Amino acid sequence: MREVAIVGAKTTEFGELWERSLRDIVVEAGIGAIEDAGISGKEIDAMYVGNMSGGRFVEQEHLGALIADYSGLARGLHVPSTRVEAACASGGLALRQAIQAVASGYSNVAIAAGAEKMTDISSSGATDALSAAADREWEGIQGATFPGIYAMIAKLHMKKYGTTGEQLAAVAVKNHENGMHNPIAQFKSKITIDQVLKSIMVSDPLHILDCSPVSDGAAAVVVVPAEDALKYTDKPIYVKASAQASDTIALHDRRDITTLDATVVAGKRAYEMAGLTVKDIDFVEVHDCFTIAEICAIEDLGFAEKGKGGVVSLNGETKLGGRIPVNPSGGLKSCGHPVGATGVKQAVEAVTQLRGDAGKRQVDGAKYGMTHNVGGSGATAVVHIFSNER
Ligand SMILES: CC(=O)SCCNC(=O)CCNC(=O)[C@H](O)C(C)(C)COP(=O)(O)OP(=O)(O)OC[C@H]1O[C@@H](n2cnc3c(N)ncnc32)[C@H](O)[C@@H]1OP(=O)(O)O
Repeated sequence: MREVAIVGAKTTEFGELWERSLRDIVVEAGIGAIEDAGISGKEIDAMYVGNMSGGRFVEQEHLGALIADYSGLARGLHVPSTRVEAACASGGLALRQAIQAVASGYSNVAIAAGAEKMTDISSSGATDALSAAADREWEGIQGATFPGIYAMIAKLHMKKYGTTGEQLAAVAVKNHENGMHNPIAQFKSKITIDQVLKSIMVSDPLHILDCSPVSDGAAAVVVVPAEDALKYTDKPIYVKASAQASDTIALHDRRDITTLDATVVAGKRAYEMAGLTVKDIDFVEVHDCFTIAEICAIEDLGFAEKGKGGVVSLNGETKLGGRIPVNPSGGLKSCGHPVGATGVKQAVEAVTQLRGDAGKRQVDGAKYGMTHNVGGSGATAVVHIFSNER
């Protein structure tokens, strides 16, 4: 296997992008990443497009071909382009496919893109489309939505470990604080713990401000062999680990719903592959689709003792400048969560941080960054570790 690096990265803004279509936003992100890398389209020999549900959100399937066509990589060039689907982890998995293609020698310049256009259908339509990421027979058809599923996780976490609503709210407050400094974020507003606790209840104990929103957006990165990276940029970001794990899709089959075993295993595989420990990581972008998800993620990846994720969130250890900055981008909560795009957007944030280009949300002196992308309630987890040193 060859070492791999990212040499170009770009996201569109995230939010309600009603004036742009799905194809518009992927092409915008893809061209942006290509320009950032300073490569020509002719050099690209593979593309992977993470997308959860183009069919249900905008009635468009066959995404790989569509995006190759509209980005100019199909006509004349005939670049192979593949759609990758793993629910909300589709983007992270598309990136992993691009990394594997380049690492194995099958490809020399691969693009990993992620995109979702979720606001073109009604809110209830979006909720129903998202619930297809759960077990349709045992959960979706029974009426379980993702806010409902994560609310069950939160309830048990509160019962077992004494986690409080205030601790959950602290996650949202911190992510909104970070997102205020991120130009692509959907919500750039400051919020308080009191506002979170008084916001409308979606699924007890999760208020609307504990939830990631429904969003549109796209992101893309360019992946090349590490040995070629300096040809394209003087700030390549090296991929130190790419790991994935699966678990039962339905929550009721899990050993303990307050721990996402797929995250634990993907995290262990990533640390092992990179030859690093949790202490080496300078910042982490975790999958905070709901505030409880960030609390579980930092425990499952080793940044907090089991049961103490809420405590470290409330006492400020996960803030910028704290012991371990979590979601310096603003996370899914503040940036938005266009599901297929999120995993690639997390990588774009890691690249931006490790290049030292994150402005007011910069993690000073960052050398190693981790990203963590989850599909469903934890049936798929994808963890990457990046560094600005080879
Ligand atoms: C593994 C995984 O990733 S699973 C996660 C997959 N994603 C999800 O499940 C999405 C979860 N979120 C949601 O379903 C929705 O955002 C909900 C249910 C929380 C809210 O949806 P709705 O009730 O339809 O809200 P609606 O779109 O009407 O918005 C009402 C207002 O609240 C705001 N708003 C909506 N959602 C959020 C949010 N999550 N955070 C902050 N503000 C929000 C809107 O901007 C709007 O503000 P405005 O009146 O000033 O324009």
